[in-house]
Amino acid sequence: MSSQEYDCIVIGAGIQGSCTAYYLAKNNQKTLLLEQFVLPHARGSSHGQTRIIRKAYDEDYYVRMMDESYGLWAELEKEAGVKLHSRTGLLMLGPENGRDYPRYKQTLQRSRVPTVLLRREEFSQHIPNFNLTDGDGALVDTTAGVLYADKALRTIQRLFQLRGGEIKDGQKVSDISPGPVATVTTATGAYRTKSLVITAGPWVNSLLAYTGLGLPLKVEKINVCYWREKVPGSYSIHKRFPCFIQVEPLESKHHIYGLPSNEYPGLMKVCYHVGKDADPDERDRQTDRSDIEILQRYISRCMPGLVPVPAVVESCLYTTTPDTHFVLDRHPTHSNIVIGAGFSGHGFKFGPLVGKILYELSTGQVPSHDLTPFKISRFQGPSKSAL
Ligand SMILES: Cc1cc2nc3c(=O)[nH]c(=O)nc-3n(C[C@H](O)[C@H](O)[C@H](O)COP(=O)(O)OP(=O)(O)OC[C@H]3O[C@@H](n4cnc5c(N)ncnc54)[C@H](O)[C@@H]3O)c2cc1C
Ligand SMILES: O=C(O)[C@@H]1CCCCN1
Repeated sequence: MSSQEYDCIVIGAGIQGSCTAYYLAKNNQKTLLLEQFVLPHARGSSHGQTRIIRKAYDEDYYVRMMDESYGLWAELEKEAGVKLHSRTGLLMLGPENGRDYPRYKQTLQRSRVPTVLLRREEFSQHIPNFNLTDGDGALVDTTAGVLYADKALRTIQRLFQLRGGEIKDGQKVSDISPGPVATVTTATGAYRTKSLVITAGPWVNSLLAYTGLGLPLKVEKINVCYWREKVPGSYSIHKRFPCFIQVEPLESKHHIYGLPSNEYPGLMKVCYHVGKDADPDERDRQTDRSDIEILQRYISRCMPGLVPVPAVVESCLYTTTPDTHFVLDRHPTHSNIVIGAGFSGHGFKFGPLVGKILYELSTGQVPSHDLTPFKISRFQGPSKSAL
């Protein structure tokens, strides 16, 4: 058994842990990034080719955070010499007099995000092959687009290594012993560190258990569905078909969203924003497909250019907090343990900013954003902490 000492150990090499490790190494911290699976892998939340990047949020603080995150993505692209996203715009659709759409619209306008409001009579001229529901409004966040997720993850891990960081994959952390110098144990080593960052995605609670903490998180399996274009290319990224989010669709309570065809030419990704509870170690035992029926009904009604039968179904996990806001905080009793968790199905686009914030927390700096919405203390009741 080896016992080496680091300035910081990051547990979990998804997008959040990889970005955190990168900012630590960039700022001269001797950093180890530990990952349970051999990289790359498709068992957590950060795999797959694409994610939406957007400023369209209903809370002002996410818009402000995205202002910075876009800049950080651009810096990473420049440093690596790799293009990590394409601008397509994001079409937001929803009942004009509903609960959600007016809030997004107001926040975008208040925050002066470049936005185009589409009138019903001009909708199909801008967005072909899409039926706008009666009573729905439509707007386009023109800053938005597609992030190349797998490529981004690989790139950030490479930049981390180029800056002297060490990745050990295939090393599941099986114990944490907190203290001013914490010890992290895997099957093949014990590593000592002044500071620990836990970014373990759907597994975060099993690691926090070693520190006496439990967070109220729900792990959901999302069926990632791809649908065949009747005319190949009609919803393609190359034609700058936008990403879309339909809030309050007629078919269901939760959002439906899509990304233009890209990774599998001729197939567009359209998914439901909620899944069924799953154990991350037993993901494939969760076989519920009721969301796919909702998507079929929506596609038949609104996207006549797609065959309403999924051509490919993959899976991915959400780790969701009760209010769907992230956890970015120090451990309540061990201040040298920092936690990034509960990204609730919308964390990828914030990756570089989350990495920068967790780096700031773990090196004792004042974080560059107000972290009040992300504090552990917001969770009330018995699940708050087992301490
Ligand atoms: C279908 C789907 C669509 C999404 N769409 C979007 C989108 O359009 N835009 C957007 O911004 N976000 C989106 N998200 C959300 C985004 O992908 C996640 O918020 C983000 O990937 C979470 O990253 P993470 O690093 O926290 O978790 P993960 O990627 O799960 O990383 C955690 C890592 O920790 C490792 N780990 C766990 N336990 C241990 C252990 N004991 N020892 C060592 N390693 C361990 C895991 O193996 C894993 O690699 C989507 C997510 C899904 C599933
Ligand atoms: O984070 C996002 O932008 C998307 C919105 C739709 C649901 C999945 N996540």
